[in-house]
Amino acid sequence: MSDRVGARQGKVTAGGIRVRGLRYLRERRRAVVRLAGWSVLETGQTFVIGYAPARALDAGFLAGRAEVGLAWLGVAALGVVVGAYGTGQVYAAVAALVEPVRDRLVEGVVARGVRNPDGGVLSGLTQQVEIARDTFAGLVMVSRSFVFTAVGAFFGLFSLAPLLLLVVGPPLVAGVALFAASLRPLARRQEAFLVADEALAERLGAVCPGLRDITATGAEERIAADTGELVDAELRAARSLARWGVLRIAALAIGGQLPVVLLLAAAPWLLAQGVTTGALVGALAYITQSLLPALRNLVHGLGTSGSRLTVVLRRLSRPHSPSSTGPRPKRTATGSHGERPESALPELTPTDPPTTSPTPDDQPRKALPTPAGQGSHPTTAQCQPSPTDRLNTPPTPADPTNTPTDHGRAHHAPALSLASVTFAYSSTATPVIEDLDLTLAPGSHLAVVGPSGIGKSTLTALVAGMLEPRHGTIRVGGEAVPSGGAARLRVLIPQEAYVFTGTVADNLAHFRQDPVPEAELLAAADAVGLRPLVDALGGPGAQVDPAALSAGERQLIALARAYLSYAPLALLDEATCHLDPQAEERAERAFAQRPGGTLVVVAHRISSARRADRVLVMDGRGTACGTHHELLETSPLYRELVGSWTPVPSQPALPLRDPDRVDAVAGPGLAGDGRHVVAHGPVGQMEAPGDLRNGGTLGGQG
Ligand SMILES: Nc1ncnc2c1ncn2[C@@H]1O[C@H](COP(=O)(O)OP(=O)(O)OP(=O)(O)O)[C@@H](O)[C@H]1O
Repeated sequence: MSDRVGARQGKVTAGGIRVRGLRYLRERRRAVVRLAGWSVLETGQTFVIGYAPARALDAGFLAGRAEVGLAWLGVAALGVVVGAYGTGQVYAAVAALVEPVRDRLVEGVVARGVRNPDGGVLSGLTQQVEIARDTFAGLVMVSRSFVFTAVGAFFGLFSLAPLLLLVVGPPLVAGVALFAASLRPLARRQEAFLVADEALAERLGAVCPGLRDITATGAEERIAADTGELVDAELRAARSLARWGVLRIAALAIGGQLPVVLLLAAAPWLLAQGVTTGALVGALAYITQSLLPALRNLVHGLGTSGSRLTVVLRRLSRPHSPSSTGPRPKRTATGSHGERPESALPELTPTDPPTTSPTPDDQPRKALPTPAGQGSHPTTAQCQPSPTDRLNTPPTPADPTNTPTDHGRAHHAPALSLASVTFAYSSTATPVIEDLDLTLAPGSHLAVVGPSGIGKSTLTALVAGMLEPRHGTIRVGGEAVPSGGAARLRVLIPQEAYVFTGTVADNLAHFRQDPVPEAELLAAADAVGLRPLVDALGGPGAQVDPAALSAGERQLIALARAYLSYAPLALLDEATCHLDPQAEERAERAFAQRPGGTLVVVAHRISSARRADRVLVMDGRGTACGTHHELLETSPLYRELVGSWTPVPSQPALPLRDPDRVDAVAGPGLAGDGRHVVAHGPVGQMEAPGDLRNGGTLGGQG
């Protein structure tokens, strides 16, 4: 069936499937006959279910012949046993009918998979083959069962008293007719619902991995609007389906439950016409034990599975497209260096300059709150600008307000201000950040340090608008966070850099809607230390293969991209952890020197903290802010961190090639124990085994 189905790609209709289904059954006449043969037992069982109790009453118990009554009940029990055997044989016969469908579908799918070797597509399609097989088997079972049960029951009713057919027959026929009439419109609505549901699932599959990016780029409203349309469409489809679903319930009530009412209401009349009590009980048994369950199965089975089968077969016979295989969003690369999931990311408009660095599409690091109790580091700090902070000083260069390199935007608001900010990952969790005040003047450079898990990344996520504080306010350049306005003013560069397939220029200019001159691209590359890689790749027009780049090279690309953005506030959340100290210094200095640019760095090396104007030492309630020297005097934790950052000469066996990068979390006793060694290599090369990324640095690794 499916090979021919495949030939008519895209033209599979419910009618077409029915025609081909009938042809398929004709081709398998023997299997159909065998199935019908075994189903006759079901007819016999149904017949006995009503007839035997009727005779047990009339000829047995009511006639004072208990042994006859018991004998008829024995017949009924035997009927059930024989019927059960028949049902077992029916399953085998159904398999003979259904499995060839599956085999043909699989053949078609595998053939397509070989031509287009995408494992995900193949597995998606084979999954749908299984659905098609199961659904088809279910359909055969319920329709077959209804037909044979109805025949058995009608035959039994007729045998007991033909008058019973007058009472039971019309409502049953009316119910079945109503169901049959509703089948087609219902199937259409069912299909519309499935399509809407899949469209939404596909959309969410694309959007969810990019949530961090979406928040970071301030595109929530647009994505919410787009996705909201699909939600509304699904809602409309669901409502329409529900309305038509009422008909199904009505069919069931008319065909299956009305006969019971009519039978009871007509009992006096039937008895007056000579119908026996036993016959009435038998008729009740036919309705409640056989007809009603069979009709219910038919209504639910055919109503749901029929349209489901149509959709799946249509899907299987459609020309290959990733979206046709289920909720897997289109993604052309994997891992942290994956390509951008196109549909998940907003296209940013020139009036809404993009400002942030996307995060890895498949690593929503700490994106979702986890159960209460985690993150129990209350943070209380007052970190106001020092007299040396350039609060209210105009950005440099002179009046850059409307230039593409306007990182200062000449407003007089602090670059960043947090007022009494408290945040916890759930309503019952202890706050990670508590009552934090922090103000940074434009142009300042802050390093954030603290033990692993203290809340450094949480702080950057709050500033980036990816998390919302429980209390307090956050403003970037005077604009409240989260808001579209604030989103334009900050760029977050996370630890796992994000590079997509495209040219170097595409990657670097990703946050700019205006054309970026090549000279500006190269200047940015020069500034952050990316230029050798750009040259090695073949210039700005060269294609980038994210998988071929090292983690450090990807970080450099992300840094240059952020450097080129218009956002005055740059948040580097361990964004240089894959670079060697020299490369890190160069990149950080570049950001610190952006005209009017403000820099917040989650530091993982002492050198990084020393370069900053001020350091925020996160330490729960003991959080402190000051210059490096001030904190050495006043903060025991900072002294401890600095101490643990310093190599311990008594451990010479494994030289610390990156002496200021040691595990602060391990504590002074473990500092410099030789486990925390980073091997220098070319910029962007991965550290040697035993590096700090897993052992935890002062910044931790998030
Ligand atoms: N999504 C989350 N749900 C619940 N708790 C979280 C979540 N993300 C982080 N936390 C918890 O919040 C606390 C602060 O985490 P955060 O990542 O901000 O610390 P950090 O200082 O950046 O750590 P590191 O240096 O290791 O990256 C930790 O206790 C962490 O377990």
